[in-house]
Amino acid sequence: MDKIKITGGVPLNGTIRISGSKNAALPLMAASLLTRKTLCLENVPQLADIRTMSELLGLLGVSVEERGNGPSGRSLVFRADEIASTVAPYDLVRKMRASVLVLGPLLARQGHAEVSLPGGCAIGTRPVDLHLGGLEAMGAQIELADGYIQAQAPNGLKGAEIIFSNVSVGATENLMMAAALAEGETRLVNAAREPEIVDLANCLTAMGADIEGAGKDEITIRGRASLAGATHHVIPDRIETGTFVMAAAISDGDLCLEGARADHLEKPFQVLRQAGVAIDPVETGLRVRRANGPLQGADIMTEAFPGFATDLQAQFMALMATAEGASMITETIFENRFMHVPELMRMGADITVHGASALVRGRQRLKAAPVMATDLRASVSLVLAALAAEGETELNRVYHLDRGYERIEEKLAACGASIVRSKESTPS
Ligand SMILES: CC(=O)N[C@H]1[C@@H](OP(=O)(O)OP(=O)(O)OC[C@H]2O[C@@H](n3ccc(=O)[nH]c3=O)[C@H](O)[C@@H]2O)O[C@H](CO)[C@@H](O)[C@@H]1O
Ligand SMILES: C=C(OP(=O)(O)O)C(=O)O
Repeated sequence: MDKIKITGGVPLNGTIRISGSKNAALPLMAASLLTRKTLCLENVPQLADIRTMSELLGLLGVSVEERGNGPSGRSLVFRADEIASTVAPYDLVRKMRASVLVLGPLLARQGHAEVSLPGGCAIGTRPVDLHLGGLEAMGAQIELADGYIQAQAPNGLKGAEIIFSNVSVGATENLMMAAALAEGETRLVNAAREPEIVDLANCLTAMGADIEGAGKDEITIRGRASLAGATHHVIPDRIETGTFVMAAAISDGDLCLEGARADHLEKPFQVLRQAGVAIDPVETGLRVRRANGPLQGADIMTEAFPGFATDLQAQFMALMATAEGASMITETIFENRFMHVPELMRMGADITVHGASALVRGRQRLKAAPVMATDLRASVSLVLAALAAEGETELNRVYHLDRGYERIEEKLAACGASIVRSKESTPS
């Protein structure tokens, strides 16, 4: 198991290119199941989750080919002439919950699918009832047996009005893909509005789908008998962008984030500016540094887009741990997304958790400590804390980080960070 060692106190200076979005690329890859034609995705990041999704698609009969790293980033080319299997096995689904996104496309194209129930994860129980309820409203028969979702649509999927009781990114994506090949019109009400939903809708539209309203809370999809191929450029990763904005701020550095899009981060940037971070558009992306002097405490509450993203909450907590004054951080999306708190406290952070809220009292300086990554964003919050801490922090279980951050040590080291990865020696 790899470890990362970071010696803090070095301001980051330089340029970081923002990678393609993991959370946009994963559903786009699943969309390749909807057509016999070639789907080419440009700007796909090199990440463990992308490899897992490629492996799963390969098992289902999709050929996946890599086409070099051009000016449009790395391209992956998918072709699903024939679906070889409709089973998404536990071994892959347990590694990555987004595997459940093959359910809608498989069911729409093949009329049946068996997908392992993803189960909970470190951040919460994460049920899939909204995915399943929506597919049932479209005529699917679903049973849960032996840990699997067993779904049949012997007469094909039919358009329906689906009113979500909760906003769900994954359910909106799964149902939008299923509806693109269903008979008739589907209306998704109380749909997620995240930029990744819009990116998926843009790609499906390029494949010939008829979709209106993506990015709003009501999406209408008129199903087609078949979809064509397309070439699509994946949007930049807004969570990676927000993370590096906070890396510049916590280290008191000055970074240019190439290819970053401010329009996907309006709410987080509003709060970060209030906390004393200067974020300015430049020709190639965004320039980030402290506006003037120390950071100030600011309050956030996580919400579905366009609110403050839960995927940036842990990083914001690390930042606030070094700000002047207090901050109240409230997590409303996942019931167990404070796993980074005890680890940040091991580095000297002053944090008190009351239910879904954490009161952070800023400290001038954090101190290095051995810490353990528990999930993807918790891991990167510890990297941020380590960049500002006195001494050498050792971060264990960095495989979580590799799920979502492309070449993170390389990117940070190129801007001056003292960061090295080492293989953990196996005990003799
Ligand atoms: C691969 C990907 O894109 N992952 C993102 C996606 O996850 P994911 O799509 O899994 O998250 P959802 O938007 O579905 O979850 C939001 C909330 O709805 C609940 N829920 C969801 C589905 C369901 O059937 N029933 C139900 O109750 C969840 O438990 C959670 O409390 O959106 C999350 C919320 O922005 C992000 O943190 C994840 O990084
Ligand atoms: C929670 C995340 O991913 P996933 O939904 O794949 O677990 C994330 O990207 O922060």
